[in-house]
Amino acid sequence: MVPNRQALNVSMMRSSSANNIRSEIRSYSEVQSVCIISLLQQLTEEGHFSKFDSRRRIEEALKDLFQDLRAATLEKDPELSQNSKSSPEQMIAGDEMKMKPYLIEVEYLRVENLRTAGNDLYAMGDLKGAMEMYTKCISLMETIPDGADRKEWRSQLMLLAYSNRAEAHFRLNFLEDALLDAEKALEISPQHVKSLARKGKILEALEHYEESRECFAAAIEEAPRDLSLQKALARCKVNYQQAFNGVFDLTKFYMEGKNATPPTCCNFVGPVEIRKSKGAGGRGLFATQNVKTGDLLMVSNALARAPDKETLVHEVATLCASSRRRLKQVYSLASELQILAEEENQIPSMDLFEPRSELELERAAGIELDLVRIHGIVKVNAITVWDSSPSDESDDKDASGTKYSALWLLPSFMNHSCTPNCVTYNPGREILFVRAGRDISEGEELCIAYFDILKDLETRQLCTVNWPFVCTCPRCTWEYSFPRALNEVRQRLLKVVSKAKSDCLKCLSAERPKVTKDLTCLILSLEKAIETADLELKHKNWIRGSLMDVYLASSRVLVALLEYIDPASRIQVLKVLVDAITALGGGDGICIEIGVMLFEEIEILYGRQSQESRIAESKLLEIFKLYHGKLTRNTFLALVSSHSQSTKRPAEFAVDDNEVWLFMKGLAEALSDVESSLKHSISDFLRLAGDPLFEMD
Ligand SMILES: C[S@@+](CC[C@H](N)C(=O)[O-])C[C@H]1O[C@@H](n2cnc3c(N)ncnc32)[C@H](O)[C@@H]1O
Repeated sequence: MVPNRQALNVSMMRSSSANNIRSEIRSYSEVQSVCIISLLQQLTEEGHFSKFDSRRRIEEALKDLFQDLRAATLEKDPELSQNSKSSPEQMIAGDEMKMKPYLIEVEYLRVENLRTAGNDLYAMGDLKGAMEMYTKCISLMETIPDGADRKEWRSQLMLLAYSNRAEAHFRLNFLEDALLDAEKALEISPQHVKSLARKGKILEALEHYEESRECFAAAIEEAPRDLSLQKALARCKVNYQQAFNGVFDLTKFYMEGKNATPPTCCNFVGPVEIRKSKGAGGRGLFATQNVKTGDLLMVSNALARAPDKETLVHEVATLCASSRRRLKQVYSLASELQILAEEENQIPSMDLFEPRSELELERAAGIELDLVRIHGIVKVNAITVWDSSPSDESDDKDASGTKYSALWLLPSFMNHSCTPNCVTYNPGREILFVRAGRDISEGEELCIAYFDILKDLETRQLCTVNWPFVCTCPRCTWEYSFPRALNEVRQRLLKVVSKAKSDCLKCLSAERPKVTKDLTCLILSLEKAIETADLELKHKNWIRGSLMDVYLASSRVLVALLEYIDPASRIQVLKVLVDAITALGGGDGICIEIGVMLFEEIEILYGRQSQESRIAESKLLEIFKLYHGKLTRNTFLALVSSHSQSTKRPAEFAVDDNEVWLFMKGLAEALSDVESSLKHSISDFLRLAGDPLFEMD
């Protein structure tokens, strides 16, 4: 009998010296030794040892062994010696009948060693190497005749090879191939716990939540005490609720405050559909039913994330190379070249993005990638994000987090608007929640803001230079109709601000209350002029949005000078800001900052139980709803307190009091100079904006 793998102990040989190998092999008969040498030679040729040990050492050991063996064989076994020439293969060929069973044993040993070599490579993190070893192991096994005495051993080996390759495929993101392997393993042994768990996990990643639950449940029947399986089964229930019912409970995350680790979330596709866009270019995303403010429209995990767009192109390409479905998803997105050539893009089926009910495997084999196309797709659709999540370990951090680029799939079909009806929220981990920013009717196009829209027309136009389009949303179209008038008002206000800066001369603390009051008056009179103008509410809010830098600069100064300002006036200013920003779609979370500030000011001024506080609370709840949906009171209060820390005195406000004071004083002086002409330009502009001739939509 040829020594089995244990006796041969190839792994021991890998680490032992050539002498150890020699003495180990000398203890076997000549025929056994021939087989072992043959095995070792083949293993060496296949490169098994090169990764673990000095290849030369093994080869030298083999050479010596072979010399020894030949001498011994010639001496002891004339029959074999007659046939023996110069290599084990030739010796084997010379006595095929006698050697055949041993040769099969050698093959079995090779198969087994390929599998263990695969395991070793896997343990070393070489997933590709491991996958290749398992593949060689499986193909070699298929060529070996099926001896009756070896049936069980054989199926055990195939089971492990398939099951392990499933894991390697899974980790390499070859999900479809991983699933096929797990299924092959389960054909051999339907109750194999590891393979059931692996299949469950692969199906989970492929968004087949129902089947994934079945696999974990079957695995638990075999191993009822396995805690990881129980955890996985519990996760399946959550997955199902998230992916099919859009129920996401982030309470724990919100309650834990700023440093909490974001939870994992499934993709969810709500009442949305890709259709041809009427307003913007190409396709867009549309509501398939009426939705209310704060309703969840979709949740999307980024396909890939990278520190910069170039790296992202390669990440995306690697993912596409491993899955035909992913390639189809990515290729359905618009590319820069297509947009520039004004090529009509197809409307992809929503099935491509929805969690699946039918299992259709589309393997990656033979995929040819067009890197130029992927580059163009990333250029148009990738988003640069700041991540401040604590789990991120990158060194490239500053106070506000890490900058990275990411590509989302379905959200990439949303066009931009400077008056968006949807709000996005990213809790971290590249998960994007998209909610209705206001009530939306069935058939309405869903738009988000690609950049900060609390800016004037000119600045917004500059923001789109990175995209191949000029925004023609209703707000831009309206503002185009009086290109100079609004800008003139804004320029005048900004002139006041910059003159104030240069006029900062001396500081008399007795004058502080007056100057702060002047600034409050400026904002309130600007607001009064807008409020009383004969304009639609949406137009008033668009004007406020375009003058937001003036509002914000002033409100920041007011916050920095808390002790000098009349709280009732400050509350009035903050209310104006909150209403305008909410109407403009939330503005990158700044609405929450100011909303929390307002809520706390009102509580301090009027008391927690006051009517004013209750109104402010329900207003703030409405703002939170845009980002987080409906909240319990406890979660609401936790969120208020986590935002409160950041709004009390944010870095931008933490300027030297004296400096702020000087700025304020200069502002007041400058203001009195230009006050009357400023008033004129505001009223001129408002008259112009209210002229029915300029009503565009
Ligand atoms: C992320 S894609 C949005 C989906 C795209 N419309 C499509 O057909 O796949 C971004 C591209 O859509 C177009 N786009 C987005 N918002 C637009 C807008 N407000 N006006 C005109 N084109 C817009 C531009 O071509 C832009 O480069």
